[in-house]
Amino acid sequence: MSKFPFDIVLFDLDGTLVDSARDLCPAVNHALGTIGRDGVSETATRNMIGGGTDMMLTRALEATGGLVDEATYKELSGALLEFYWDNIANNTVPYPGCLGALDQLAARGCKLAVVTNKSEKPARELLDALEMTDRFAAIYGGDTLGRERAKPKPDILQAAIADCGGGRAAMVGDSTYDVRAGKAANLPVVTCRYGYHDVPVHELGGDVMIDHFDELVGVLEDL
Ligand SMILES: O=C(O)COP(=O)(O)O
Ligand SMILES: [Mg+2]
Repeated sequence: MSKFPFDIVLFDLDGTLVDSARDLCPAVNHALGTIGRDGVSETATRNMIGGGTDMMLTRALEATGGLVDEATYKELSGALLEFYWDNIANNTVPYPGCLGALDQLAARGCKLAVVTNKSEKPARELLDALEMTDRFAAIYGGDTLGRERAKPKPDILQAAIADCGGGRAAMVGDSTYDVRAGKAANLPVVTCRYGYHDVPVHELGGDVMIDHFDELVGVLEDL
């Protein structure tokens, strides 16, 4: 077997490794309910994920009657996070084929890392609950280096690569935050059609798109 072309594969979390809208949507709707707003559908929520929890809440507010004053926003953000932490892995599951693909990459000697715009604490809690933490050599959240350095900045990608010992890396994600961060770090980017998109899927960019995790190893081999 010829040497695998990547030493490190970086993964976005929500909409890439795990289908977490199933638990994020009820958390958003819980927060909206505290100010008497109707909820948003899970389908609508999917397009609001990718820029971190605050971005998701802002988009949900815009979709249900408009933004609120800062004090109310803070309360809503707190209510959302508290509900989410209590229900973080009720329905969230790794996407079909995810664990098998991670196994295959590890068998090829790749180091794996998570680079998410979710805050690090809930990201780690979710990965722990799904018994996935040990698979990753590095886990960076959107707040790990400070929110201003979250994706689409390349910083958490570069930090994860350094933690993995450096080498040739690729980025796998589902939103323009991932594509822009990957490009800013000069990495090839694989996008996931099944994930959560902040723009129409054909506008995502990236180098290659997969429909299912079973395609990932082959696609990386050909990049
Ligand atoms: O929490 C979010 O909105 C996004 O998280 P992600 O970067 O793992 O997609
Ligand atoms: Mg994502």
